[in-house]
Amino acid sequence: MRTAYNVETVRAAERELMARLPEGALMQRAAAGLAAACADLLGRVYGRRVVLLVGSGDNGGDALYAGARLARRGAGVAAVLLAPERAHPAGLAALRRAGGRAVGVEGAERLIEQADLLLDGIVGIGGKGGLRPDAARLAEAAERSRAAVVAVDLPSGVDADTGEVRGAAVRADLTVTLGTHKPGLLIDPAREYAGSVRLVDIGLSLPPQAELEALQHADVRRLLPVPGGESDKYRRGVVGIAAGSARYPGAAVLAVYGALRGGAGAVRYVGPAADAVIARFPETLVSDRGPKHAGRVQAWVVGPGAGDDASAVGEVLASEVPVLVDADGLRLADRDAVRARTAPTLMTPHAGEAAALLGVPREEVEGARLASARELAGRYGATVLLKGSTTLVADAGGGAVRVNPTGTAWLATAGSGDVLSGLAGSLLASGLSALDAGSVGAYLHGLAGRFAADGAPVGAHDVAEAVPAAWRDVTDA
Ligand SMILES: NC(=O)C1=CN([C@@H]2O[C@H](COP(=O)(O)OP(=O)(O)OC[C@H]3O[C@@H](n4cnc5c(N)ncnc54)[C@H](O)[C@@H]3O)[C@@H](O)[C@H]2O)[C@@H](O)CC1
Ligand SMILES: [K+]
Repeated sequence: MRTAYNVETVRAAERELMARLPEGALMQRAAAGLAAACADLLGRVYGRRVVLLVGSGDNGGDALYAGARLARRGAGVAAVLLAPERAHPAGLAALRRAGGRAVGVEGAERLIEQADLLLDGIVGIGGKGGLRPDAARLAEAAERSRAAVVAVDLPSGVDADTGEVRGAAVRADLTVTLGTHKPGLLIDPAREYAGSVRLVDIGLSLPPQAELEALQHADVRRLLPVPGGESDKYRRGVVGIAAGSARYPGAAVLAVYGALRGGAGAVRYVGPAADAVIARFPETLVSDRGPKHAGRVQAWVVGPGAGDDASAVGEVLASEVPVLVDADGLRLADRDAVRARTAPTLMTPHAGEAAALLGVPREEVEGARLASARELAGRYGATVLLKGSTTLVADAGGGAVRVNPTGTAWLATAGSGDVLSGLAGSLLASGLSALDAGSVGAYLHGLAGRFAADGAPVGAHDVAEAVPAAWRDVTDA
């Protein structure tokens, strides 16, 4: 499991560790890790032009000490100081002793343009609000430069805790994050600014509960349902799909497709698209009598392509099994009915649907995804899976939010959400908690999207088709 902690927790862990170590020891650990990452990126250090962008806090101090290490290995190192009188004094002295030089912001453009590598130490976890104008100018110059850009701890200008980006921010090729990942490095829009992320262990002891968790193959492998010798189709779980309409029969087909590949022993379909479903998937159990009379299921999926069928949504919400609500179902679900449920509810909105439920503009949800997912989960007393390039899954009771690391932009294709609903619903029926079903479903779906796309456009049915390959990739690893 990859974990991320917010700034307050990082600060507390740092204080505790610094009290036990000689002064400056932590910064030296950080600088050593940074210099090693820069050296790896450069291949050869000797003779390379390295420019440090240095703010007045410890983030700048890290950059100066790392620069000193690179200078000792023969790089030509120049530090651009945003506030020369407030730059980390010991770091600056170390850089000078190693043969590096320091300049002010005037004339920085040319240096930045000619650099092989830029080390962004403008601001780290001490950043407040958008970058100040002189810092923003450096970030923009860095973006124009052909140099590789390495961010110290975080790309300057992104919010460490929320992933929000207000105004200019440094776009890094690599972010060397210190002690732990920060939530912003894993959530869009900030994640896109971070490039690849390398964690340097500086010895922090962090509490068991993180702010954010990202599942890895090994975690997913542990969570995936595996049929035992005693299993039959009912023990493996039956998932009910109440989806599709005369207008949108395809949504039903795709949700069933996802469900058939999600581990449940059988898929029951209820709704007006039964003919289309049976024609494509003869193994589906179909019924036209509405969810209440459809027979036993261990979980329901309701909503994809449902049009205005509020009664199916109401019947499903009144059931006592776990329920996944998606698409039209989100609009039709009565909030009190969701709150009154005793079995788990998993809601799966994209940003537009979440914005409608929260009564805010879509951009507000996209800019503050973590807060939006938590808020929605709290309001509905449900688990919320907020879809997007970094899908988040938040439980109502707080706890760590899961962020999905496998997403790909190719998944932004019509019907892809219907496949995810079926897949996650199937995992719910197999007995996973709403948080696990949502995050494991998103993980497999993202991986399947990558496999199916392989760098080219795909349709939603290709994604469903690739789910078994994703499953095998996880279990064989
Ligand atoms: N505390 C520790 O033990 C360690 C801290 N480390 C480094 O220290 C950093 C945190 O250092 P600080 O607490 O000094 O804070 P930062 O260096 O992240 O930021 C504070 C400085 O940035 C300026 N600033 C804040 N918002 C700004 C904005 N919007 N635009 C431009 N400038 C802005 C402030 O005026 C202040 O000078 C970490 O990110 C990490 O890089 C590492 O050395 C590891 C150990
Ligand atoms: K930085």
